[in-house]
Amino acid sequence: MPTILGQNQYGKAENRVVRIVRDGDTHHIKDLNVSVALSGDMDDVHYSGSNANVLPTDTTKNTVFAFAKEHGIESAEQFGIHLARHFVTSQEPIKAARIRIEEYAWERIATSDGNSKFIGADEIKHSFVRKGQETRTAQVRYDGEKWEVVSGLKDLTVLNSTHSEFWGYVKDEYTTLKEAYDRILATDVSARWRYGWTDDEQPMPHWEKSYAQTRRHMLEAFAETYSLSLQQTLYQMGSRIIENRSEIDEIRFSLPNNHHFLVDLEPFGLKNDNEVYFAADRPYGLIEATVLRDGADPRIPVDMTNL
Ligand SMILES: O=c1[nH]c(=O)c2[nH]c(=O)[nH]c2[nH]1
Repeated sequence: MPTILGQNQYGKAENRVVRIVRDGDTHHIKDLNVSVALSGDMDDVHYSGSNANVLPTDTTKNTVFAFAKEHGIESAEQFGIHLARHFVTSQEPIKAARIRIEEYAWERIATSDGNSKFIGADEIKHSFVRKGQETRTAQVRYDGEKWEVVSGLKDLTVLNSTHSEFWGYVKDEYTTLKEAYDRILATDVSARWRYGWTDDEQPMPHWEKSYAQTRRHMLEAFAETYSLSLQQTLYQMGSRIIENRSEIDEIRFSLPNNHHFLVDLEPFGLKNDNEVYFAADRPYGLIEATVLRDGADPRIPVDMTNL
C-alpha cells in the first residue's frame, strides 16, 4: 500500500525546570513547564530508522536545563526564543522549532509582624506560596527567519456579582431560559495573544511588562463592562487590549459561562432576592472569539485547547 509521511515533529515534552536566582539571601524563583518540538529533514528516521539526523529528545531536555543556567530565565518568551534559535541554528537538519511553555507563578509568604517564631524576617526572602490563580503560557516558533510568539494565560477565574443581563435572545419551542436583568457573570479566562514581532531586526517587546499590562487590561475591561452578554464582554476585553498594547495584533478567548442559578427557596417559605445561587459546573456555555487589529491576519488556531 503506497503511503507517505506527513507532518511530523519530535522533542521532549513537559520539562519541569525551576530556576532559583540568589540575590544575597533574597531569592527569586521561575517555575516552567517547557515542551520542545523540532521538525525538519526527518524522513529517514521514519522510513528506514536511520537516526543520522536525529538529535535525541534526551538532548533537548538537557539543553532546557543547561540554558536555564547559561542564559537564565528572564521571561518565558525570552527563554523560548533562546531555545528555538539554538536548535534551528546549531543543527542543519532541524528547520523549525516550536517551544511551548507554561509558567507557574509563586509569591512571597508575608508575615503580619515579621517577628513570628516560625517565620522570621530573613526566612521570608526564600519562602514562597504558589499563586492559585492563572497559568501563564507562551509559544515560540522559529523557522530560521521568522518568529511567531503567542503568549497567553488560562484558568484566570473572574466573577461580576452584578452589571450583567441577558435578554432579547431568540426563543423557539425548546427555549425555557428566563430573561435575566441582574445575573452573576463568571468565567475562567483562557486567552492567547499573538505579537507583531516576527523579525530579529524589529525591537523585541518587553515580555514581562506586556504580560502584566495585558492581564490588567483584560481584568479591568471585565470589571468595567456593563454586560448584555458574555460575547459582548469578550469583545470589550479583546478590543481594550488591542487598543492599548501596540505590540499585540490578535487575541483569542475561550470563555466558559460559569452559570450561577438562583435557587428556588419558596418550598422553605424563604424569599431568594438574588442572594443564593447554585454554581453549576456543567454543562456550561462556551463563548469563543478572536479580536484582531484591523488588517491583521488571523493566525491563532480556532481550537486552542492544546496550545
Ligand atoms: O452571555 C450569554 N451568552 C449566551 O449566548 C447565552 N446563552 C445562554 O443560555 N446564556 C447566555 N449568556
